[in-house]
Amino acid sequence: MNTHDNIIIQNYSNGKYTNPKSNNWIDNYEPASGKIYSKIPNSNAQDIEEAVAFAKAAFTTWSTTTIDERSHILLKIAEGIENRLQELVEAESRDNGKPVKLAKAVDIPRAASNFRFFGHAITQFASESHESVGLQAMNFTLRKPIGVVGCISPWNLPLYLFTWKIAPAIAAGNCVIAKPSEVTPMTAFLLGEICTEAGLPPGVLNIMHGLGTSTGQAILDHPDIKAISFTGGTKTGEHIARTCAPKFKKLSLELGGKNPNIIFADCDYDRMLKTTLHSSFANQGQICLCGSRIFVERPLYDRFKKDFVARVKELVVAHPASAKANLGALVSKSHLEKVQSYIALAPDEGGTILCGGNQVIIPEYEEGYYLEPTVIEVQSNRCKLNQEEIFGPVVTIMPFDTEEEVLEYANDVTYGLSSTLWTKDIDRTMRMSNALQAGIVWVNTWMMRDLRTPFGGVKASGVGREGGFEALRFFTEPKNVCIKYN
Ligand SMILES: NC(=O)C1=CN([C@@H]2O[C@H](COP(=O)(O)OP(=O)(O)OC[C@H]3O[C@@H](n4cnc5c(N)ncnc54)[C@H](O)[C@@H]3O)[C@@H](O)[C@H]2O)C=CC1
Ligand SMILES: O=C(O)/C=C/C=C(\O)C(=O)O
Repeated sequence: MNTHDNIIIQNYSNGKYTNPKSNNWIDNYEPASGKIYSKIPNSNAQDIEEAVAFAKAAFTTWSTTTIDERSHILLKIAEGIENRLQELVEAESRDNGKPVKLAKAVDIPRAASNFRFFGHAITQFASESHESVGLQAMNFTLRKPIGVVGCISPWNLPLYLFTWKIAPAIAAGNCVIAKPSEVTPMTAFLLGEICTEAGLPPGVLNIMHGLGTSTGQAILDHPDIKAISFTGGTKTGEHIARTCAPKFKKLSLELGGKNPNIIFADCDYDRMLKTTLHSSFANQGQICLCGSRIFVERPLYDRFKKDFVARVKELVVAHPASAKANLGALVSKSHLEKVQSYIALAPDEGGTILCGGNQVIIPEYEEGYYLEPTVIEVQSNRCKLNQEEIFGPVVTIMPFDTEEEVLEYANDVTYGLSSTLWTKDIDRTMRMSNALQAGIVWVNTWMMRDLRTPFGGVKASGVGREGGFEALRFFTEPKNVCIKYN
């Protein structure tokens, strides 16, 4: 076996670390070196069956645990993550290929914030009452936890997105069967221990590892898992919707994006240029919110093209542990190949590669999955490069002449997750924000997150919203009580 480490990742079920019943294991690769460094369980329906039984048993107590106590435990988990910051940062970087400094600045602090945020939010969550005036009746609405829920997360922001689902689910009184991506299982594995130390009762959170087609599918199929919160690719989202609809499971789907970054000539140029570098290539472009289609108003186009390409050429692709790394490795060999296959389409699609396009070979890490940040000038918004989610360090640029024209380009995709707008014109800002088909519009900024705001997409980018009370509403079932009085 091509291994230089021997880490065994286990499931965390009923508060204990366990092996999969089938003793079936999957290799886990380190993207920076392309080598196997750990093994993870490929859990099957029997493992899920057992975890659901533990979760159901825990639900009786957890759903009636006071809000104060639940809040206290969530805040302790946040503290536990912060206490182990460096270990989690290194684990995340090694598992995913992202720069250590990115995991330290963004991923792990955000995982702690997710628990802290929902630890506080649950203390402020309230339900409504409606007085039926003139009819001598009063309605009040209870918000009950659903029971056992499933949380399935992807590999691009591993602990960040895993905890973004788990924290509101358990805050609201549910018990959880959670599956991290099989490609990045490491920090989810470490989270189990942190939860135990924080006093989370056994069975409230069960972290089950394995492939989507085995472990994930068993979660979708289990009749006692009543809701699924999923983040990942649109194709997988479609499959989840098809599987769960006939079973009447509640669904929250956060899927892909093909987000426009619309730059008007009146923008704050320096701020726009700096942020556009970031919104194009942060996390190697593997964020569903990245602005992968850049549209620039014609009077600014040539200046932007020259400056942007020059700045992209300065970005350093390096081993994730290097302090110099602006970009680390892509998450997997298959993903690298997928991204390269899009770059290869450029000539046939009338695209011109302005910079990048090549794999980067790092001495001593020749088998790692490194790719140059790539800018492609395209002639039409209808090409595949502008229509399909590439999910890597590849952006396209294209000029436009009018607001109407760019609005048409922006909306002419199947996706509708986020949009970024650069302008100082307030009327234009209002018109465009209103007309853009997206769940999130950023104006003169990108990925500025306030965890209270609704987060999610329209069209093929998903169904439902996460964040703030939206998430607590998703993870609770409203029950209206109507009382007639004399
Ligand atoms: N947040 C986002 O928008 C993300 C988008 N993607 C997009 O999706 C493409 C494919 O990436 P993948 O790693 O294949 O993502 P994926 O959508 O297949 O994986 C996300 C999660 O879903 C699970 N999963 C897969 N099949 C499942 C099934 N049948 N039942 C239940 N769970 C299942 C996976 O094990 C993983 O935990 C990427 O190239 C990218 O374009 C990928 C990750 C995140
Ligand atoms: O909640 C956030 O701040 C970011 C979420 C990002 C994704 O869902 C993604 O990239 O998949």
